[in-house]
Amino acid sequence: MDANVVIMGTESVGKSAITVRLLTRRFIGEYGDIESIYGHSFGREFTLNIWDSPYSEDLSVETSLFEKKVQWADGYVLVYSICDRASFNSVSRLIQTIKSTKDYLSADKVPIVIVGNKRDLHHRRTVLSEEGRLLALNTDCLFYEVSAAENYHSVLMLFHGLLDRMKDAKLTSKRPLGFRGIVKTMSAVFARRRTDSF
Ligand SMILES: Nc1nc2c(ncn2[C@@H]2O[C@H](COP(=O)(O)OP(=O)(O)OP(=O)(O)O)[C@@H](O)[C@H]2O)c(=O)[nH]1
Repeated sequence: MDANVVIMGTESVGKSAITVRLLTRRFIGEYGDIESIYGHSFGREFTLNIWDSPYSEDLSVETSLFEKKVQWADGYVLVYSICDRASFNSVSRLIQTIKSTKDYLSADKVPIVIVGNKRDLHHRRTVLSEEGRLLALNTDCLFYEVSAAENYHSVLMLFHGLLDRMKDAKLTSKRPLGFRGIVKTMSAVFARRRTDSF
């Protein structure tokens, strides 16, 4: 079985760092502007297609690409930095938008994980753990605080949490666009490709 996951959040919150940490177990520091979908297996029976993209103002609103992304995904990883209050506020708005876009599901069933990243930078913290936890409670989402820089295990845990939610929601058969279809769409929109692979 496979499922699609999209990583979202504002600029420099660590979306690529989290993705690369999951895929390679490593933290490499700088990631560049990479738009890509990666496949990652969890055991023998489950593969996640993970779409990581650099933040762009164009995607911050309900553009058609944003909507395609939301429709394509079965699960969502919404990342903010614990040092960046604006990024936390943006996650809160994203949750509402995703839930209203995925209108064929009951809103509380949409598998969403809220991730407070950069936990290692506690001396610069501006968003309390409790705020993240409360947001998750009020919106029926999961919540994790992680440090992509320091820790692989917490990153792995957040994907396992999402996987469990997706299994519960049994969403994988309702996908409007197949994997190949979305890759084509991405190529057309961005007119650029990456060849790196992990
Ligand atoms: N201290 C610390 N720095 C981090 C952590 N995660 C990412 N960073 C740094 O934050 C910066 C942005 O990380 P990216 O992974 O590129 O962030 P992004 O959200 O993909 O950014 P965009 O592509 O601009 O949307 C880089 O300099 C990373 O090294 C973390 O857990 N702790």
